[in-house]
Amino acid sequence: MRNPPEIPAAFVRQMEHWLGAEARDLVAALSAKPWRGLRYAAIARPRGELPPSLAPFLSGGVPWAADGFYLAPGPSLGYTVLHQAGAFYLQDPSAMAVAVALDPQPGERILDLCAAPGGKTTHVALMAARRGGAQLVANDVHRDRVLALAENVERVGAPCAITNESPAALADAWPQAFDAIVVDAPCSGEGMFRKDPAVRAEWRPDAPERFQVLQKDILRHALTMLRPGGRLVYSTCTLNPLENEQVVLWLLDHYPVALEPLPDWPEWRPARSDWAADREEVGLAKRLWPHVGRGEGHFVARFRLLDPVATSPRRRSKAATPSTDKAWDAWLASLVAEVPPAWRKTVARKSVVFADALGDLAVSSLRVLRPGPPIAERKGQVFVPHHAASRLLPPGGFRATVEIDEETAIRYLAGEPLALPAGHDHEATFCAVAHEGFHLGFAKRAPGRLNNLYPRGLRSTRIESLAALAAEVDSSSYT
Ligand SMILES: C[S@@+](CC[C@H](N)C(=O)[O-])C[C@H]1O[C@@H](n2cnc3c(N)ncnc32)[C@H](O)[C@@H]1O
Repeated sequence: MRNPPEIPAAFVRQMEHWLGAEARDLVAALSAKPWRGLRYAAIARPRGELPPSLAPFLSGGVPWAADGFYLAPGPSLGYTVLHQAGAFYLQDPSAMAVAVALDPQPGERILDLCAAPGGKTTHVALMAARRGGAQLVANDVHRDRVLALAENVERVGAPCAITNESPAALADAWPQAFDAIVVDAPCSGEGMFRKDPAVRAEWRPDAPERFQVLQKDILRHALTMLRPGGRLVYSTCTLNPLENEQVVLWLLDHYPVALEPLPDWPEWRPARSDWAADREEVGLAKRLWPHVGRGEGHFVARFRLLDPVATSPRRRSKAATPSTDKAWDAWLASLVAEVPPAWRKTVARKSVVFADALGDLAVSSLRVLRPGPPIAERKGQVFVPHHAASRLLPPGGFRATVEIDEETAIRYLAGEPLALPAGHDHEATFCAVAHEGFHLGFAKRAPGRLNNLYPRGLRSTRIESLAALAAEVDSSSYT
């Protein structure tokens, strides 16, 4: 096996310039093991908890994220039943600071502008769901990455719309449309050096300068989409002040924005005003340094927009109309115990019926990957539940549910049919399949068995049992 690439010497020189002797501690920390974390993620059960079967893998809570936990050194949990079921999201503990900084409020309309693969989107969605819900749009400019975003959003049941656009195109369509926007910007990724050797290999000495140009361009457009009084969270996973304090300074100098205080966690250090023309308020932004706290490198700042940046009136699209299709209404009633309010307005595109998450946002000129969570597909004259819909409702939300043990769930995720459980006398054609109260997908009733509707593209024969993985946990400390 090849050794991971060294920490780039030019990076070390740059950080010595900024940090002086402290750079040594930083470089030493970047050569140690990364901190790993996971976050409770099942949005349909926003007040739920991680099941006890995950306890052997956890080593304490992340102080700033109510749903976040450190993972003990050991195996990856990506190929487990509970991960596939969207019970949790694997996330760097420092990255959990971003949704916390945004602090989503009930009923807000929120845009995550650089959202793929979805760590912050799904965290914002969970926090919002806990507070009664928000309207969420997640965007990413890259076509391949936006598909990974959709997969993660669907896995955890985040009820958001997804677009695949440039910030400029969105800004043109959605002036002053949002109460809050997250710009988790593309960056030189220095904070990820110990977690991801590929980032070290790709880093170039001029990366901070180049990314700063891109970050300003994205922020320029983001601000025009924010209503006056709205909040903008700017974050990066890099360390260089060119992409952090100096971008903050540029925003303060060029736009009617004010920085807001963030929570005062000891592991969140004030950003350095001395790297931003000694502007004291820059210290309200926070740095999560890899050599200070238990997580990778992150930067986060929250701004309040004081005056509008764009004044053109908001364009409205025709609101989605509630379905009046009787066949659809009857089918839905046969699937769910009670139709959730968010499913009353639907949008049909090709053969898929989506819950409408765009409301009056104009989308005619935009690439919309999904206008909201998919609920069903029309196949000929009949509807079939969309796999993603299984994640949208809590236990008991579907008329029929079959709870299966882990061994059976592993076979279900590989695509095998299920035996009809003894006593399963429900007549519903479709039933949800659940493990430990988390919905995995759907099955269709057939004589003597349940046919597996878990999508072919998601099926996997690599899923491992938690008991087997627990034996690999290293209970010694990180360092
Ligand atoms: C740091 S990553 C976002 C991580 C994501 N927020 C999460 O938590 O999973 C930055 C994202 O910005 C996107 N991006 C790159 N260039 C962009 C641009 N010009 N405009 C908008 N987004 C861009 C990338 O595709 C990438 O997914």
